[in-house]
Amino acid sequence: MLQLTAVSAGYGGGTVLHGLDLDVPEGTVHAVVGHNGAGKTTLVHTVAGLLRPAAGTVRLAGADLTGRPPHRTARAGVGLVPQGRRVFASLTVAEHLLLADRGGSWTVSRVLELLPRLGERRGHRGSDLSGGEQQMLALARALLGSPRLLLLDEPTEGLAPQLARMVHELIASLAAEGLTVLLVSPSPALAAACADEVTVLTSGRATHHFTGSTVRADPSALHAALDLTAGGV
Ligand SMILES: Nc1ncnc2c1ncn2[C@@H]1O[C@H](COP(=O)(O)OP(=O)(O)OP(=O)(O)O)[C@@H](O)[C@H]1O
Repeated sequence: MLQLTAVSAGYGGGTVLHGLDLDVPEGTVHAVVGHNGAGKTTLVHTVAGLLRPAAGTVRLAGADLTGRPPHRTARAGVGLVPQGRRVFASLTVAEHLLLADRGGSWTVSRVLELLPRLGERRGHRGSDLSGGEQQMLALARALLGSPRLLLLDEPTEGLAPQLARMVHELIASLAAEGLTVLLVSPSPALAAACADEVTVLTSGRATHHFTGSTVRADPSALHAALDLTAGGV
């Protein structure tokens, strides 16, 4: 579904991603794990059209998205849940949903079935929501665009373990419905919980690959690749 070939990207002449190749088959979850500054957000922004790659190609279901602006990338089927959620403090949950509704296969009622807590909070403003609720709202907003590919930038950042587990389950259930997911996170626990494939990103290069089942059976190699002690992040 998503194919990156030799993608290099950066800012103002500085290169952050160095010739990255990535292949995410339809209906699978691919986790890119790396430390702060490894280039995870740069990768997400490059796929979402927020950053034009200096070299290489980005393809979605065969269509060349390289260098397309964000609105056209979104129209091609890429949904983004940005780092930090980016919900509007002064808008209610209901207003967020109304603005994001594109009349596609993901309707507001379908989204609320998946995320019932948002229904209970529909009259509340963004500023009144907990971190977990804001994450759900950011996910709801992306789903209302009825994407084929969902990009999740650090979806469990700042969440309590119980809420993080709920996000893991949500991601797994979306993949079970056929959605393709590319998520980036510093957390090997997130990758182990819901990824089919795991790539370790080190200073903008893909340095290690694991299958999700390998990581679930024994996360030590992933931890070693990240220079983490077992049971870390
Ligand atoms: N807008 C920008 N202008 C210049 N340099 C940037 C910009 N955004 C990121 N960088 C630099 O690019 C490198 C990779 O940043 P990026 O945000 O992609 O990393 P990350 O893996 O997502 O880390 P984090 O977990 O901190 O978000 C860092 O050195 C960062 O300082």
